[in-house]
Amino acid sequence: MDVDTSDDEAPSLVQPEVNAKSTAGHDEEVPDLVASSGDTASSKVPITIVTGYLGAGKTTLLNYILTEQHGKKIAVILNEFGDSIDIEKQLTVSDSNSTEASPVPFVPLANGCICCSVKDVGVAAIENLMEQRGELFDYILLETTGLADPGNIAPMFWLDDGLGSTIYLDGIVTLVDAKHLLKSLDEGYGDENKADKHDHQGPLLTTAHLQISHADVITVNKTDLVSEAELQNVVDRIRSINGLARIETTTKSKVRQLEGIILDLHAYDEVSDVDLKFASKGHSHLDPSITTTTLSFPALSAAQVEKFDLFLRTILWEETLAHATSSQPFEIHRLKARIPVIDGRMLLVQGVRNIYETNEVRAPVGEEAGQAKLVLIGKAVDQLAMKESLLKTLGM
Ligand SMILES: Nc1nc2c(ncn2[C@@H]2O[C@H](COP(=O)(O)OP(=O)(O)OP(=O)(O)O)[C@@H](O)[C@H]2O)c(=O)[nH]1
Ligand SMILES: [Zn+2]
Repeated sequence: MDVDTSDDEAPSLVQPEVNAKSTAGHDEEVPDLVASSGDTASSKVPITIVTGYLGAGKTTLLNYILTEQHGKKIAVILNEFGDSIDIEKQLTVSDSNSTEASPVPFVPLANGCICCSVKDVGVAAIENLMEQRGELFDYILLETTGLADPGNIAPMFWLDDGLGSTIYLDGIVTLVDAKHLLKSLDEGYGDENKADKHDHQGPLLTTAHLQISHADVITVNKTDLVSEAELQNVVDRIRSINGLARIETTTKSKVRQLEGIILDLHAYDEVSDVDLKFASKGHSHLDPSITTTTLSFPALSAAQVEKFDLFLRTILWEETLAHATSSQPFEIHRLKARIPVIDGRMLLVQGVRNIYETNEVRAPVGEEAGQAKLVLIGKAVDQLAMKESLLKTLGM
């Protein structure tokens, strides 16, 4: 899969004109302008997507979680068979010996968790699974196949939380193999789809890049196989690709805690100051394909809020820059922003590919408006041109 978001792509559900989660500005069609992070979570079951390259340690991580005493009833779903994700497709769940739809072979575990395999993932599929089981679960973990592109999977769950789904996307955890990551990034090592990833206009964009650029947490696993210096190189490279993600290091996928690292990340309903602070530390070019770019600018006036939304639509839907002197083609994979408005509002923006959502919260009383921050993770994002276009669109 490449990251082209053109209209003929498989997840047609995410076309911006129809389904964008934009609630920016004073759109009358959106009744509930103030969404607090708590709203989303109430009575809905969070789902964490676990991705990672072939053999990175995903199954090892899930096994670890399933044998730990964490007091949660977790349903683990393995997407072992299909690599293509077709959300239009009907639920097809099969056991390993049969291609016919049949009751899912759940494996119950001692700590109250269950495990099962599905062919296709999707909101309806997972809701049906949970209904079939007829029990309440606190959490769902979905392990995707090694070649899956989370940028295609995340929007299914994210879009649906607004459509009355009983599950919501909590975050994406990506495991990487400390020993092989750099090779994977540079050569598409072991990547069957390597040829597809080669964009003739630019550097190689591998599955590993896509999995890192969309991650909220990245676990660098198999630290026992590398030296400290090698590990540091891997961490630096990851940081340059995705400046927003939290980076953990593990051996045998043994994370130091589950809460906040694998579970309950709230990566799609909160945009914290801390999230953005780290990303702002620099703009590095260690990776030629994908970088994290942070734009800081003054708090907006109420009149500029609409213009900021226009800027987002232009970069995400048209993939162009208005009013910029240079404009090379670019792609945005992930976006987060905290935008103070001088009337006391705070806009929190989340984006995946060309879908974005703006929530408004009240800035804490007495707090100064402060700087606005927009963090973009993507390919060929030209920081200066982006900033020029943003400021001109805002009339600053
Ligand atoms: N040396 C070492 N081996 C590990 C570590 N973690 C996992 N492994 C081994 O690496 C292999 C792959 O681990 P899995 O957990 O199956 O990886 P996966 O990401 O689920 O693999 P696929 O589903 O095939 O993509 C297994 O043999 C694990 O035992 C680690 O930290 N160090
Ligand atoms: Zn696995």
